[in-house]
Amino acid sequence: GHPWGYGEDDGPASWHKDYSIAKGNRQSPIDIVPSETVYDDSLPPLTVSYEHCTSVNISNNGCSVAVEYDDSEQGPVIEGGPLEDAYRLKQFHFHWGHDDCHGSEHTVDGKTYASELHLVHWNASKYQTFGEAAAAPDGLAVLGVFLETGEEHQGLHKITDALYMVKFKGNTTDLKDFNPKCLLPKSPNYWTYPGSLTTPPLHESVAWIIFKEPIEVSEKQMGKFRMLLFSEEEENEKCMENNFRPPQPLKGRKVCASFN
Ligand SMILES: CC[C@H](CNC(=O)c1ccc(S(N)(=O)=O)cc1)c1ccc2[nH]ccc2c1
Ligand SMILES: [Zn+2]
Repeated sequence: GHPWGYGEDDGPASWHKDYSIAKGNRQSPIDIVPSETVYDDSLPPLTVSYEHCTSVNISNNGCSVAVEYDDSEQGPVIEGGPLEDAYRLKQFHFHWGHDDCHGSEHTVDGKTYASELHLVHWNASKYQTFGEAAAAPDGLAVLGVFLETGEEHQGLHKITDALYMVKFKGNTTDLKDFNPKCLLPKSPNYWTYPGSLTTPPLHESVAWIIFKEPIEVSEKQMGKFRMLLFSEEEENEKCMENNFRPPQPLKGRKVCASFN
């Protein structure tokens, strides 16, 4: 049938009709309430090893814009923190709004950010493929980074300057050797909790690791995301914006903080 989207009729409020897990016990995103998080001094530091980074392409998949990595052999991995195994980078993508005052998926004490970057990793120590890992409770780890408008972000230019090449759903263009380490904030402080994919199929397979410190990007850079389209060439144009799911019930989950 008609696939899911972010519109009036196919948006987050109706996803449960095709994906009953939408009303599950570990859904994402959530509102992070810092005063209710638990400082876990036993949380080891998160190690991000993005040295060998072979990005392959950037593509418009009809719900976001994603930069894919060649995850066939050893590559960029994260480990430590709440993770038992090493998780391999598969892709990163963004969620954003119609304007700079909302667009993030996670919120902090109800505060929304202009955008949220998701770096998607899968447990290649335990599973053979991303699809298999994506359906397993310990299969994925996603790093979340908030974007707020301010100074231009020098590292993001390579991405925003390529967006005009992937304006339509289904467009893909080469993007080689982009190292996403430059998109991480300075501070290592993060919150972590067990959650899900924030888009259908909404699998409850994600260890979420959300950095507390946002990165700054310029309004001009944010504006380039908003010239992307949900629609294919020859279809009537639908602006790609507000591609975020609102916060979901915490259902008793504990949110841990790596900092006091
Ligand atoms: C299993 C789902 C996967 C497509 N979806 C994702 O990869 C994905 C990744 C991250 C996030 S977020 N916003 O939470 O970071 C949301 C969705 C996926 C992968 C392979 C597939 N083959 C056919 C269908 C299909 C779907
Ligand atoms: Zn996402």
